[in-house]
Amino acid sequence: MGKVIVIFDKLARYALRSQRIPQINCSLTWGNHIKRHRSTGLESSDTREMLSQLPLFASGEIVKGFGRGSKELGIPTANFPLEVVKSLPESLPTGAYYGWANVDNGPVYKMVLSVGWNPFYSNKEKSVETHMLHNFNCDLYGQILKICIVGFLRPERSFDSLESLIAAIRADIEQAKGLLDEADKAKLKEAPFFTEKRCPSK
Ligand SMILES: Cc1cc2nc3c(=O)[nH]c(=O)nc-3n(C[C@H](O)[C@H](O)[C@H](O)COP(=O)(O)O)c2cc1C
Ligand SMILES: Nc1ncnc2c1ncn2[C@@H]1O[C@H](COP(=O)(O)OP(=O)(O)O)[C@@H](O)[C@H]1O
Repeated sequence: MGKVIVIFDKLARYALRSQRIPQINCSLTWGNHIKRHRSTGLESSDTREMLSQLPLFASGEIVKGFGRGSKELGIPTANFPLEVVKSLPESLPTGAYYGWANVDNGPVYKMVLSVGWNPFYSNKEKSVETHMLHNFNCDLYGQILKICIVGFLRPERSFDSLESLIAAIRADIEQAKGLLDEADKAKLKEAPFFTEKRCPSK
């Protein structure tokens, strides 16, 4: 098993280096992340298997959501269109994640990500929403968001109040900041994926 992981790891790194990633909404496994998710408390072996396959790369145009992120939460989240949401593995657990993101091949920023139905708002459609830890001072609709999902923080849940939801996301952000400074996660910021000019899925 160890050998298989190492070989897969090498192939994934080679594909990234030579920029021969077959499509942009793709996932790649880097074997050294394989043991990281024991503490999530998520029981299913499918779930653990899925999380062990992070990091996962995805990209797509930024589209409009419900407009609550900025107005109600003070935490804007850039939404992917439904086809990108559907292109992600179905077994990817719903919840809060952390990782790296950039817009139109610009600078790469730390990010937190929500995957799911936002039970606090009882959304009918699954969404994948990225909050970048950067002050853009403008909207980004129509631009291409690229993300690297590095790790899982917690399952999604409902809350008693808006304040509790905001506090939970703020805590996610603080946790993400620290985790992304760790050397093995920080190096993913340099993935060639973020600077590729061509969009292979088009
Ligand atoms: C890191 C992170 C964690 C989140 N966790 C939850 C959650 O546990 N439950 C929930 O209902 N919504 C959660 N949200 C989603 C917010 O409810 C969502 O961003 C908000 O509804 C804004 O949606 P909009 O982009 O459509 O305006 C989370 C968002 C982020 C960025
Ligand atoms: N730091 C940021 N992270 C994510 N989106 C941002 C950020 N700063 C500005 N934006 C913009 O704000 C939008 C998200 O705001 P939000 O109120 O959640 O609207 P929507 O519900 O349409 O996604 C993004 O689509 C993007 O255009």
